[in-house]
Amino acid sequence: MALTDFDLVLFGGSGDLAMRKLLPAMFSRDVCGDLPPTARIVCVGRHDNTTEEFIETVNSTSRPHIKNPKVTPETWARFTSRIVYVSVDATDASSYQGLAQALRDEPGLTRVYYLATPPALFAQICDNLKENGLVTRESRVVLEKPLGRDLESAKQINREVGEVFEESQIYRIDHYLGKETVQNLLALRFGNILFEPLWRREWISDVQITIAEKLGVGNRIGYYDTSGALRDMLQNHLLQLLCIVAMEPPASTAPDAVRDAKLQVLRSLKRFTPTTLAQNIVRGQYRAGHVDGQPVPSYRDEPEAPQNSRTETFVAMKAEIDTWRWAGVPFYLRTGKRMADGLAEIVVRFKQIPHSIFQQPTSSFQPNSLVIRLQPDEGLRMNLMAKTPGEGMRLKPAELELDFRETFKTPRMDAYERLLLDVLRGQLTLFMRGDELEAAWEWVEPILNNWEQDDTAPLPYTSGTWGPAAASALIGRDGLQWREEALPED
Ligand SMILES: NC(=O)C1=CN([C@@H]2O[C@H](COP(=O)(O)OP(=O)(O)OC[C@H]3O[C@@H](n4cnc5c(N)ncnc54)[C@H](OP(=O)(O)O)[C@@H]3O)[C@@H](O)[C@H]2O)C=CC1
Ligand SMILES: O=C1O[C@H](COP(=O)(O)O)[C@@H](O)[C@H](O)[C@H]1O
Repeated sequence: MALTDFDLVLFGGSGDLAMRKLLPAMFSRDVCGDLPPTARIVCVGRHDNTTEEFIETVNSTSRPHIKNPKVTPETWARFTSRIVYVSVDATDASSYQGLAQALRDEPGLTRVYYLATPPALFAQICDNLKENGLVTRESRVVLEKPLGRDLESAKQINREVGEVFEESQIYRIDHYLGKETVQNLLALRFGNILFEPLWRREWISDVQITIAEKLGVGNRIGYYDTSGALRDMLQNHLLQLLCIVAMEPPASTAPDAVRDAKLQVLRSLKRFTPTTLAQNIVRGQYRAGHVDGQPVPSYRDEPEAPQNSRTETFVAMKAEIDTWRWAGVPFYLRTGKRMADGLAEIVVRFKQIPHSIFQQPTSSFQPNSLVIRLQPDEGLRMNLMAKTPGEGMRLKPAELELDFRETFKTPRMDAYERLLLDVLRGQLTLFMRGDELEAAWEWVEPILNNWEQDDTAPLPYTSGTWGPAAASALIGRDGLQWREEALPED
């Protein structure tokens, strides 16, 4: 569907996210020919720069992040000619005049306000836009994470933004939903007859969802140390992945059909009590070690990190969903920084065969599993048992692999590219609804409260490993292993 002409207003247009992700994403869509010729990107910051000065900054700060081979002096010049810079102090209603003058007021023009600023500014920005008459029925607002730090603050964001924008105008970003494989998971589950009959407690033994990073906190310690892995990754990205795996088939891909189905999962997650929480959740913090052979410091020795920080950089948990489909099926969730590898994957393990008809015991059969790889190499892998060639009947594990890059040679889209296009098209399916956001926080809140009252520190783990040994023990208690632990040694 072709885009109609638009003004995309980036509050935080001078910030790190805009420079590293948002502007490069818009560039890629521009060189693909998706942007209407007169579409514009209005970048907002407090500094009193001219557009020309700002474009100089974009040249030096954003352009190096563009991986697209189509970046040439011509394509870059065309892209930057779309950029307009406006100086606004988001907290000062009178400073919005410059923005009002920069925006076009034409019938049929899409206007999107992307709030890539600290969330404490969301309410003020919305109020000031309204006070300056800049919110029309056609306007849309995009909210970047963090969308709250607990249930109360998430409700506050929903309430305050909701006083200015209708729910149908609000796009809450979770960039994991923009990843290609997440949408492929929808295709796998609901575009094939094969899986749905098996996608339930009778046939699935457990599900593992891992997002592991080699990176540390980088220069985001100020934010990260007040957040931690539970708020930064699990409450949003991991729970969204869990929802897509576990949801009932929606009637269509219409936004509310999908969002209702995800909400149902969030509301069916078994609540933790102080006892079950202690048994089923492991938190860790990285210590000095080696990642890719390079020495890396301890979390507490990162620049500006508090020496006594108790912020978790790793969390692993066993979650359960109280529904007929999933009762008794453990969902193991895990995320961490400075881990042994950088990957995101979902592993759906099926049950063991009930009886072996071959000359080998049932225990020698590796249960089937489906590995859904989000990154780095996107694809699907189905693990099966197959006969080894030759005489006799000996079965061994084998793999059926679908590598998305190899199979579909079309260029891939970065998550932000897809999500920005969806916003500009008015397509809400891949964005969280307000009640979903609150349901996720509601489930996470008892964990946060418990940790706040508990003065024990997270378990230390060496950088470059898979986290504290207790994470292996957590899954080991159920007679299982994390996928990389179960893989044969090279
Ligand atoms: N960086 C990342 O990778 C990610 C960031 N986010 C979130 O996005 C948001 C922005 O992050 P990031 O870009 O890293 O942060 P930065 O600190 O790099 O940028 C903050 C931006 O907000 C603007 N800003 C701050 N206060 C005001 C104000 N009063 N009026 C107008 N503009 C203001 C700054 O403009 P100026 O200083 O020019 O006035 C700047 O453009 C944060 O909430 C962050 O958590 C989410 C996911 C990833
Ligand atoms: O939202 C966030 O995600 C990134 C990881 O995203 P990815 O797409 O690179 O896997 C994480 O590093 C960051 O801490 C978090 O805020």
